[in-house]
Amino acid sequence: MYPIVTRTERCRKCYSCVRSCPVKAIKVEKSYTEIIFERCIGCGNCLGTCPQQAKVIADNVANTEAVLAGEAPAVAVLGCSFPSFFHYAAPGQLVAGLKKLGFTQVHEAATGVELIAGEYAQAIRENKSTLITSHCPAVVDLIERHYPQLVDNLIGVVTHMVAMGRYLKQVLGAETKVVYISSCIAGKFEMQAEETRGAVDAVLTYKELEGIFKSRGIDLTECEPLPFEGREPHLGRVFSLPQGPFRAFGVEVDPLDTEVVTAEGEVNVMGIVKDLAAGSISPKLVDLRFCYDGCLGGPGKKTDLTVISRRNLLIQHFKNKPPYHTDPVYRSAPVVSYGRSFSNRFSKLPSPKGGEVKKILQATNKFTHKDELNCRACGYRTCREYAVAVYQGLADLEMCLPHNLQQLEEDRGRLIQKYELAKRELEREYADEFIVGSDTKTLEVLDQIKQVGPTPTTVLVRGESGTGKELAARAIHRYSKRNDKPLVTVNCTTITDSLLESELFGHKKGAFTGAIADKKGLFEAADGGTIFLDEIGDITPKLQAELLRVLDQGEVRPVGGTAAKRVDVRLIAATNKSLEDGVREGWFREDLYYRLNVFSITMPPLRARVESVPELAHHFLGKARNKLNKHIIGIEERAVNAMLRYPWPGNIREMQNVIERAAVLTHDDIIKLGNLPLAFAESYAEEGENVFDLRSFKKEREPHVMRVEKKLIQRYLSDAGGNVSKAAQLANIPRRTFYRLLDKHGLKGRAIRGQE
Ligand SMILES: Nc1ncnc2c1ncn2[C@@H]1O[C@H](COP(=O)(O)OP(=O)(O)OP(=O)(O)O)[C@@H](O)[C@H]1O
Repeated sequence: MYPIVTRTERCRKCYSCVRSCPVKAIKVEKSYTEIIFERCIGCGNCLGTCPQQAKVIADNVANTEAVLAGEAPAVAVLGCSFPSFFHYAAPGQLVAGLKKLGFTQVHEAATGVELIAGEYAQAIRENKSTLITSHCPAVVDLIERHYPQLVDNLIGVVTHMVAMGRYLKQVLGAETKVVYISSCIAGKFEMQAEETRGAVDAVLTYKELEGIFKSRGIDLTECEPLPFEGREPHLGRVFSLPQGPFRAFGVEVDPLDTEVVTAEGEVNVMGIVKDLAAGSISPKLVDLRFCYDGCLGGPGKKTDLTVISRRNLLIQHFKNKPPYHTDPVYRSAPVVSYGRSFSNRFSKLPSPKGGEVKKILQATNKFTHKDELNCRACGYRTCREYAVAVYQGLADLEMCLPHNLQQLEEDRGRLIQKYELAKRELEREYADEFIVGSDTKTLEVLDQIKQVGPTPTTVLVRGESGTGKELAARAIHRYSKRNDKPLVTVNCTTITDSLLESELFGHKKGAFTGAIADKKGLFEAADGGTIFLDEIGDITPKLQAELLRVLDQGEVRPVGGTAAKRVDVRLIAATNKSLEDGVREGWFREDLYYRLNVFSITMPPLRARVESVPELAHHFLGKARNKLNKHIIGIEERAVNAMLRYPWPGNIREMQNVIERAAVLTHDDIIKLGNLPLAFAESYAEEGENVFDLRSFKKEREPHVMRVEKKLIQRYLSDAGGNVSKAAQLANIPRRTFYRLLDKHGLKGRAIRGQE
């Protein structure tokens, strides 16, 4: 298992980890970033910088619990910096706490520092070329994985962690389990490394240990102090202090000696390692620790203490010398090997050739040097570094913020264009949806629409369901001076009561559960245009009151907000209920009723406009033909007759559906009675003679009307010289209607022209 885990669901791709990673060990996936462990050096930078805490240390708690539950004795080794973390308890109380957990012995890792001190001193004494200290596992990984040319310069000695593990297993027996506890994450990598595997069985951070104490209900401050076990360290305890290693190893260095270089912290270490690798410096001895402030600044450090406080706590511990119990087994010096070798673990990433980088830069709109902003938003220091990372598969093109912003702006432009096109298309489609029917009732309605359309008056459209109320509202808007502004239609019954108010008037963030941001309402969306509230009879009394306020004051107040916003919206409302009944029965506010009923249009039911049935039927046949792309030329007379007798409870919408269904069913090029629902054939058969009487009048009238209509059309066409648009204008009817009439009578504009 890898020591750092990505909680992919938490990652928001802010690229903080990319930015903070010193060795390009982060790969950007579609929805998260992932660590490339072959490149990772375990510095832990990505843990501290992730604002979402999507990168977390893979805890060794379960491992440790397993060690404690096992048969073998478990020994805890506390990292040299422990006094600056567990400062709230005495060292002896920490020992007692660990024993309560089940550890048989508790040692200080400072002993390990002293175990390797001799080998360090010897290596330094004997070596002639540059030596690099190897006690920081992150530095070792950095060199092994990224600067393998320096592998031979690493001092061939294990870290004090591994030294402690090997030593304890030698003294207490190989079956002994060793759990190392420190602020260092790189130790978790080191534990698994080939050359050092087996020395330590689990590596915990101080935080993980604190968590275990908590889960077991152990309060260190309540524990009776117990002594440490093993060899009591002395100078090894200063190891964690800045510049502490040489002091702890007993290696004397002269601060004026330019042949000795010590560095702490990522930037300094990276700089020196690069210089060493390039051969631009060649000191005799280089001591490196990747964390700032040495091991006191490790990723598992106590963040609520300053480095000075942490340092003082450590010095205090060094001076205080906690109680020790040293068993005689620790007095002898067992033969343990503290030597180690290092490997070249370099894994090369592909390097771009020729124009590859240029191509990637161009793909993110960088054509000249000036376009390379080096803004670092992607996490890389320069646009070129980023382009190389894209080539290497570590980054993707979507990471460039300036490019994304530009792209968004362009997309916005394109969307606006598309929106305009779609709007025009929609308008054209609805322009087509003219009100069909030449019966007197329909003509009256059309007249009313033409009169009220251009005024700012509120209109109430009444009528049974499916009589064309929305169609009338659209026509009113089209005839109004607002027809270049939006028509927003709202069906008050399709949205739940609780949501309708916020849909209409908007809401403020936090107004109710789920209101995660401010939202504009439909009244605001219709500003300057028209809002059509269908089924107005169904709104709650609370909403009626709010609507009245909007109509009276011309302003909307979002749910959960106090400030009102002015809106200029014309209201068209529709209902199939009797609002008068509502007022009488108390479910509809009287004041709102009067406010709405300024101008009312009543859409007649289809049964009251029987004369228009054939015309409507042919109109819907045309629509079905286009929709289904089926060649259907007409409707059989028996079917038309049946439609004339049918009561049409669902009105025009029902007819539209009946015709479309019939058009689907027919196998011929005409719609037959049999293609209509059964009720039509039944009513046709039942009414028999009676209907025939009614039809005989119609039958009588129809040929005359047809003749007159045909003559009229021919005259307009001839006056217009065969130009259909002009003829329609002269006839004062829409061009499409004129075309339909031409179709109906089998006429052609061209033919007329030809006759002249
Ligand atoms: N006179 C008409 N000419 C052409 N099509 C019509 C006519 N009247 C209604 N329609 C069509 O019938 C269908 C129903 O019309 P609309 O939705 O306007 O009715 P409505 O009264 O608002 O219905 P509801 O009360 O259920 O909301 C629509 O597809 C509409 O285009």
